Amino acid sequence: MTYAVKEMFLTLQGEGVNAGRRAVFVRFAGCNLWSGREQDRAAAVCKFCDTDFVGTDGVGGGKFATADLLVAEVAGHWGEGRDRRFVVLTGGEPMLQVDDALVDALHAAGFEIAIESNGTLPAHPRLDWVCISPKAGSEVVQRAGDELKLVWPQPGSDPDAMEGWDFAHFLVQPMDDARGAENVRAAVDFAMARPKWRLSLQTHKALGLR
Ligand SMILES: C[S@@+](CC[C@H](N)C(=O)[O-])C[C@H]1O[C@@H](n2cnc3c(N)ncnc32)[C@H](O)[C@@H]1O
Ligand SMILES: Nc1nc2[nH]cc(C(=O)O)c2c(=O)[nH]1
Ligand code: SF4
Ligand SMILES: [Mg+2]
Repeated sequence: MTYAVKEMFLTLQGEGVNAGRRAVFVRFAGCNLWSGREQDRAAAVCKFCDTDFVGTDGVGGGKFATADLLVAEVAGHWGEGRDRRFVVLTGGEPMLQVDDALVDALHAAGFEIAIESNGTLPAHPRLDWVCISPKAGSEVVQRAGDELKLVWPQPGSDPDAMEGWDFAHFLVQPMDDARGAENVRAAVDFAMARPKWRLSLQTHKALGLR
């Protein structure tokens, strides 16, 4: 299996319960809910994506012919030390590419593995941290995991139904678009009205991190 990676970088996890944790990010190319082309955005299932995941031309990106070649690059980004190694698999939609060989090779290299997924494909069973972010108009099949992160406001999504899903943490994250502070207010109001949920902010953007 050849893995197509848009970019790879060492940073702090900006979002969710693991915010602030040192992590290597692997951004896989491609998504099943949007082509990534601006001319297709309005007709896509997912219309609010803040990420360029097209191609393999980003910093640290490329095509990796084997899991071991990809993991060697991840370990290189982490640097010295085997303690608390942490990798976040994102995209694009990582579950289009994550397989047994990659999960086993990352574990063998000492990494704890987190994923950021839209939940329309089953998450790999041996991941250490599963974050699912549902998109209105898509069918979420992965209804269990560590955190559910709902981008808000999202007309057509059903938070009441999501509360019945099997997640350890429920998070609401303001949609980053032209409405800016209005969306932050809506997410704050959401968390104030629903004690099961807590606010997640995209701290990397505020801090100027990748
Ligand atoms: C770019 S996505 C990649 C992973 C996967 N495709 C997904 O959607 O979960 C990473 C995270 O960013 C969130 N996200 C994308 N666009 C956003 C935006 N405009 N504002 C806030 N969060 C956004 C997604 O919901 C997801 O939790
Ligand atoms: N620092 C940082 N944290 C993140 N958490 C989720 C991200 C993503 O795009 O999946 C992301 C990202 O792109 N950068
Ligand atoms: S599902 Fe994730 S990667 Fe795909 S378009 Fe939506 S936010 Fe972007
Ligand atoms: Mg991001």
